[in-house]
Formats: sequence, structure tokens, C-alpha cells
Amino acid sequence: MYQTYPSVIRLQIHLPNRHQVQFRSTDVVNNILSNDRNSRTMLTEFFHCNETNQHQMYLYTDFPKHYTWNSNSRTWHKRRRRQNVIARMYSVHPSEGERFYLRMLLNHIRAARSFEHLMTVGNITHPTFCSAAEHYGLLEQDNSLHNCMEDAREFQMPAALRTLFTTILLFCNPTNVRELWNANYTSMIEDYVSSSSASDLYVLNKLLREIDNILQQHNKCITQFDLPQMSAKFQNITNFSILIEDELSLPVSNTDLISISSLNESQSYIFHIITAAIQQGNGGMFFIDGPAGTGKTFLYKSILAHLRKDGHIVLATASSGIAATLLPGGNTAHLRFKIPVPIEAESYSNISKLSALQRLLQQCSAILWDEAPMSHKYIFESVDRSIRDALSKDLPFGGIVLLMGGGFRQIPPVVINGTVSQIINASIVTSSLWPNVKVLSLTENMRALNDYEFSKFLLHIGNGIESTGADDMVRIPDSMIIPWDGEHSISTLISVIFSNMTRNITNYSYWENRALLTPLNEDVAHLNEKCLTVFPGEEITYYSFDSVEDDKYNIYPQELLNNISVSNLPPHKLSLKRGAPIMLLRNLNPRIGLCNGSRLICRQFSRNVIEAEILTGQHKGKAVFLPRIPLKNTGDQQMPFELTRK
Ligand SMILES: Nc1ncnc2c1ncn2[C@@H]1O[C@H](COP(=O)(O)OP(=O)(O)OP(=O)(O)O)[C@@H](O)[C@H]1O
Repeated sequence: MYQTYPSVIRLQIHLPNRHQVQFRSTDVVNNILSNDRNSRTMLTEFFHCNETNQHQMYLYTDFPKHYTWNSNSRTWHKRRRRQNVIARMYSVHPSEGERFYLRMLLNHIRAARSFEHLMTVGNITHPTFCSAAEHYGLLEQDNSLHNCMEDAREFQMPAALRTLFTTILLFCNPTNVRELWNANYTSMIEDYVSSSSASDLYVLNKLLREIDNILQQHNKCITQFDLPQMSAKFQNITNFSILIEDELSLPVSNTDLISISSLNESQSYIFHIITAAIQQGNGGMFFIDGPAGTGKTFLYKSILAHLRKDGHIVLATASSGIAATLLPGGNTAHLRFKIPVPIEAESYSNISKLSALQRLLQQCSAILWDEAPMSHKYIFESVDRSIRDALSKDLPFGGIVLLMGGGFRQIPPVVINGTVSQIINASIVTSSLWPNVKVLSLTENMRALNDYEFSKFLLHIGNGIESTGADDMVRIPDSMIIPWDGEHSISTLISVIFSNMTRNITNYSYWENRALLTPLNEDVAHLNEKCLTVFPGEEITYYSFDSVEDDKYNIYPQELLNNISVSNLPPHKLSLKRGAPIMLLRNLNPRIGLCNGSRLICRQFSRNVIEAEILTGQHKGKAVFLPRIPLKNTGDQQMPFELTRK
């Protein structure tokens, strides 16, 4: 290790007065104890230094970057030059109890001034490091799911509570479902009871049916959980007609109906082609090719409203959850058609004969599939095969009109570590179904009507005809750029995008219409931190609980797991403020607008649950609860273990 660069410094960690002291066998015990030097350790001197320099906000492990340890005087001295060093606390096994929790606190609390300071949360000094760590939210409570429901009950929103209960069933692996049910039943039915004079049995079945309805979207059903049985009458309704009932009861928006009269020429042409195909009843496959902003969603909504008003069932789906939330009654194609993951060339969707989904497809006039170019061709082929099979009709999509849409200039199918040719080969245009697809085009950018230069530039990029320089680089026009002039340019960027932020805290459309996008997690974290500092209000911090399965010998210390940043997991430390916008990273329930990419506004925080309000799409304004959910870093071949972050 001699001359290793950067040098690695081992930091002492010990409980109060439990540090090691060196002495000679001839030394007198009283002298050893009274010698001030013997009471000084790296840790106690770190506390001392923070006490005397209260502006410092270092973690123990950051400290050696700024201070150097003199083992003769047993004191820290400020470094004259900044040096790249790595500091690690000695590892401590969880079975060591208090020392393990002390280490956990030191890894999270900045500028600790004493052992007592570490044990103090708010105004309360806890008797143990364990209790302090628990109150800092660093330790998972034994009863966390019960506590989560209990926290949510305080808000008295039964509909959101029912969804939360289902989210817990689906994503949080509860061990005692019946106990959770019993504790929350009364709160979940509060609005049912007050809205009707229904009998207890009716109310019970209504709740079970609502929960089952959500579970079914995730290929689960109520009988898989330890819950009361639904009575046979209700079960039949659930099994056979619930999906049809659901579709037929979707509200038709007047605005979308009125929009039909303002469709532009190409939108109008497509509208008539599609509605005519449905009237004729001969099926057909169509693809609306439209670059971003050309009014595809506007057109879909008009078509959906027109057909649904006439009693047609049109299944609105999209390749991504976020696109699905923009469509009335939208769902992801994966959940709607029970598409298997991963998909293979010969896969079938799980649409069995005599199932509720098969009955729904029998009644269905059309399928709308937005962002189709993002999906692998195997997905379409498997849905096509399965619908033909389920309806016993050897016509594309069993004779149901399929209306796909999207832009080939946007995201292609994801092929992990795929070459360009593999990605192209995954596209729907190479599918055997594609020759039967009629392509309809939209070209006028309706979003940027007043910004011709921008829409032209965007289209040129998408079409690959914008001139390029060295390394195929495109030059972005100066009018769209905030020049890089050092770190403070980031603050300029934030103040330009979020100008007048404090005056617009409660203005929905302000938050809906602006965002900072960046491809790397690291930059996301950096920007989030900066934005949150500018955002008014008190900061709340949540820490994830990270674990590795079967790590009996604690090979992977907590701070290693906590510092892992991978693309599909949120960070270990999540700082939020009331009123701040957030983005969800999982498809929890696309039908109610909770999917990967949904944007929400934080409303209230409790230890185990966040209350938030959906910011965009069809479910804008809806209140929801977000519990802690265990997420795994599946599919990351770079890591030798599977990390679970809760
Ligand atoms: N015929 C129209 N009349 C008035 N406004 C329209 C019309 N068509 C589209 N718009 C408006 O133009 C904007 C862009 O439309 P829309 O979101 O439907 O485009 P898109 O093709 O779905 O975009 P993207 O691919 O980015 O999702 C929206 O604000 C929409 O309301």
C-alpha cells in the first residue's frame, strides 16, 4: 500500500470511552487515564474540530480531504494543499450493535460535534445510537407497511388509500395481508358508506372488486392474497364484464368532441379514414407518422371521443406509461394485453379464451397504440398472434382496427447493448405485419406554430439533414443556448428555466411546462440539489434502505450500497420540499396516471409515505400516496450482486 495514490486513510470508530489506548506494562493506570493525549482519537478530535469551526459541514469520511491527522500530537491539522485522499471508517458488522449504528450515523450526519450531538434528533436526545438512527429515518421500522397505511389514513382520502393498499399488495411483498386489511378496512370504505345506504356485504364486495380490478391489470388477482372472498355474484361480474363496463363508462370529454371541428387538413383526413374503417368493420392497420408536436395526441383524443360517444369500445394504449397517461382511459400496451417480459419471437400474450380480456376484445372496435415505434416488433407480432387466437379470426389483430402512431425520429426500440442493425431489425417496419400497414402522415408542427425556426431545426435533426461538423456534431443555434462560462452557468440555466419561481409555487401550468433534462443520474442529482436550494420551504430527507440478498457476512458495507448510482434506481438520499415537482420512476398504476415518468407535486410528507398530486395528463390534480417500494437493479451486468433499494 506504500505510495498508493490516492492514499487511503482508515478512520477510527469507537463508542464513547471505548477507544484503544497504547501503554507500557510499567505505566501506572491512573497516569494512563489522566493523560489528556490518551483521550484523543481521530473521532473525538473530529468532533472537537467541528465544535470550534461551526461553519464546516463535512462528513467524517470527507474530513481527511481537508485535514491531516498528526499521530504524535493526536490532532487534526488543516491541509495546506487540497489532496486527493480516500477515507474509510473501519468496517463494523451489524451484530456489533451500537457501534454499527454509530457508524451509520457518521456516514449520514454532517458536522457531528459530539456523541450526544449524533444522538439528538430535533430537540430529543435518544438513549442509543440505534434509536437515533431510526428517528433519522436511516433504519427500517419493523412495522413499516402498517405505519405507512397509518400515516396515509391521517389524510382521510379513502380512494387514494385503496390505491395505496393495492400498490402495497403488488410491489411491497407484505407478509400479513389480512392484518393490514383488517386495520384499514374501515378507512378504505369511508366514502362508500357515506355515499349510499348499501349493506355491509355490498360494501365489502365493492371494495374487493375495486382492488381486484387494479390487480388484474398487473396480471394478479384477489384470490392470490389472504383477503376475504368475494361473493359469487360479484365474482361473476368481475370475471366477465368488468373490463367492458370499465371501457363503456369512460367519460367522453366535450372539449375533445369540439376539437373535431378544429382539426387541420391532414388531421381531418386521417380522422375520416379511421372512422370509415371502423364503420366498415373490415379491420385494417394504420400508422400515423408525425414528428413531435404535429398534433397526434390532439387527433387521437378527437377520434376516441367521437367513437366512444357512439358506444364503440376503443382501447387506448401506448408503449410507454407516460404516453398512456395523455390518453383518456389510456393504459400501457404491456398491461392491457398482458404482454410477457422478456419478449421472444414466438411469445404469446396471456389472453385466454373465455377470459374478461377476450370478451373485451370481442366487443372492441379499435385499438389505439401510441409511440408504436418504441416497441419491439415481437411485441406487435405476439399481440397480433394472441388476438387472432383468442378471437379465432385469422385476420391481422383479429379484424380489430389497429391505429398506431408515433415518430420514427423519436426513441427506437431498446435493445440492450444492441448494434445499430439489431436496433433497426427490432423496429416494426421490419415486421411481416408492416406491408399491410397504411401509413398516414402529419407534417405541420402545431406546437411550434409561432416558432417556425425551432420546428424546422427539430425536423432537420430528426430527418438527419441538419449540417454536421467534426465527429457528426450538430451546431445548436446560438438563440437556443446559454453559453458555458464556468459552474455558475448552471445557476443561470436554472434561473432562466425557472424564472420567478417563488411567485409561481402554486401555479400548475408553470411547473407543467418546464423541465431540465439531462442523461446522467449524476447530473440529475446535481441539478436537483441546486434547484431545491432555490426552492422555498423546509427540506425533508428520505434515505433508502439498501440490501443485498444473502449477504450473511456483511461483505457489502452500507455506505458502498448507499453510494451506488445506477440508471434504474433512485438515489439513496432523496431530498424534497413541499410544493416541489417530482417524477415517478415506476409503472405503479398507469390507469390512474401513476407510471414511469409521471410528474407530481409533493403535498405532504410523513415518515413512510409521500402525499402527492398528479401534475400532468388525464389525471391531473388527483391526490395519491407513494409508499416505499423495494426496487432491484435487475439487468445490470456490471454489478456482481443484486441490490434492493427500498
Ligand atoms: N388542430 C389543432 N388545433 C389547435 N391546436 C392543436 C391542433 N393540433 C394540435 N394542437 C396543439 O398542438 C400542440 C401539440 O399537439 P400534440 O401534443 O397533439 O402533438 P403530438 O404530435 O402528440 O406531439 P408529441 O409527439 O410531442 O407527443 C398541443 O398543444 C395541441 O393542443
